[in-house]
Formats: sequence, structure tokens, C-alpha cells
Amino acid sequence: MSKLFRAVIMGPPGSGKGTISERIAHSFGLKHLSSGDFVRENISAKTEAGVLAKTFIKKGLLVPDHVMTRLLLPRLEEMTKCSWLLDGFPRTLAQAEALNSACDLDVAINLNIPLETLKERLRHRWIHPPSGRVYNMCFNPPRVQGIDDITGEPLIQQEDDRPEALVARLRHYKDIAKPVIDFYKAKGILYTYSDTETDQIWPNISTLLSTKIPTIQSDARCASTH
Ligand SMILES: Nc1ncnc2c1ncn2[C@H]1C[C@H](O)[C@@H](COP(=O)(O)OP(=O)(O)OP(=O)(O)O)O1
Ligand SMILES: Nc1nc2c(ncn2[C@@H]2O[C@H](COP(=O)(O)OP(=O)(O)O)[C@@H](O)[C@H]2O)c(=O)[nH]1
Repeated sequence: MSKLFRAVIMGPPGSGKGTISERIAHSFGLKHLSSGDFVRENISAKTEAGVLAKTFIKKGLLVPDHVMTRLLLPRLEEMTKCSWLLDGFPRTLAQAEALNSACDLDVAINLNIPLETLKERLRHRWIHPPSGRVYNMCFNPPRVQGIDDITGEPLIQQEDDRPEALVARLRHYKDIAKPVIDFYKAKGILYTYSDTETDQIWPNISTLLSTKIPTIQSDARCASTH
């Protein structure tokens, strides 16, 4: 019988979650849901959760679990006819448990990328904040340096992507992600990929999803967000 497909993608900053999510959305027709994009949308729209979230992000902190779940879960519950891939959520065990109460996941993809690779990638990461589009000056450069391909607007580098900031971010990520990884391992849905190149990992993820997704009904395939 056909069913909807639900997946999450996890990994430290710079591990390629956004890049791989876009490839999955494009190849398999899933909707790519980015928690960072949801947060930014709420901040721009000045929703109650968005205003609250901004106070934490400004201090370089994660948004608290109850704010994050209040922001995200209703959006997921609306998507009853859609297969999706969630990127950036859950970040903590409490978020994983809240998600588990709301829906059944088929797959949790875990990206395990060496620290030196992450540092190198983030050093060259440029983003277009209004759309969330991500570039890399070596891997996928924009057509014109420093300029977004679609809008022609300027690209920026995030303070957080500096190598000095990354080490602390990564340590924090490891501490909070470990229980989430164990949670999905215990459920038997964890698939971990380790390599220095997205192009090496991608065929393996694509093969995995090909075995999991063919039973999805065509009306359950939704367009990507970008
Ligand atoms: N699941 C979450 N829990 C708590 N805060 C979150 C969550 N998702 C996003 N946020 C908040 C904190 C982040 O700094 C901010 C932007 O998120 P995101 O776009 O995922 O960027 P990021 O810079 O943390 O991730 P990355 O470097 O891994 O791409 O939104
Ligand atoms: N050199 C290189 N850069 C990559 C590779 N995969 C992704 N990137 C770039 O590395 C940066 C981080 O990737 P991103 O998808 O934003 O990771 P996220 O933080 O996990 O969402 C971006 O600038 C990407 O364009 C790769 O295999 N090699």
C-alpha cells in the first residue's frame, strides 16, 4: 500500500544538510522543510514565537524547545497529504520526542563529517539571507562573486561560520545531538554517512531512498520550498 514518507536529516553545521536536502527534494519530490527558514519567516512576520525566537538567536543561542515545537509542529500537522524531509529539527532529545508524538518517521539521515572539512567549508560559505540560498566559493560558487544568482542581491558570510566560532558550535552540537542519534538508532531508522565530500555521500543516500520511496503515491510528492 502507498504511504507518505517522512524523514529528518541531522548533522553538525556545514555537514551538508541543506545541500543534500535540496538534492533529495529535487530527485524524489519531497518537500524540504528547514527549521532555520521557519524561524526566519516567523522573525520577519513578527509572530509571537518569532519575536521570542529572535531574543535567543541574537545571543547566539538555540531557540528553546517549547518555542521551537510550538512553531514547527502545527506546520507539520497541516501537511497531511505531503511527504517531507525535515532539516534542522530535531536538534535536542526533547524535540525528537515531541516530533515522535506527532508523527512516525521512516528514516533519520545522520551526516558525520570531519571537523577539518567543516571548517574549510564554512570558511567559504556565503548565503543569501532572504531566500536561505547557500553557496560555496569552491564547491558551488555563484555566477558572479558575492551576488545571489536569482535576485542579484549581495551575499553575506555569517559570523558563526568563522573557524573560531565553529569549534564551540560543534562541541555544543555533539553534546545535544548524541541522545537524538541514540533515540533514532534504538528505533532502527538511523542511517549514518561519513565522508569528506557530498558527491561521495549522495549516491548512497539516493540508493537508500530509492528503496524506501517508490511506494509513495504521486499526489504525495510535493515541490521543494526553494
Ligand atoms: N531545531 C531547532 N532548535 C532550536 N533552535 C533552532 C532550531 N532550528 C533552528 N533554530 C534557530 C537557531 C539557529 O541559529 C537559527 C538558524 O537555524 P539554521 O538555519 O538551521 O542555521 P544554523 O546556522 O544553526 O545551522 P547550520 O550551520 O547547521 O546550517 O534558528
Ligand atoms: N567543498 C565542498 N563544499 C561543500 C560540499 N557539500 C556542501 N558544501 C558547501 O559547504 C557549506 C555547508 O553546506 P550546507 O549544505 O550549508 O550545510 P548545513 O550547515 O549542514 O546545512 C555550503 O557552503 C555548501 O555549499 C562538498 O562536498 N565539498
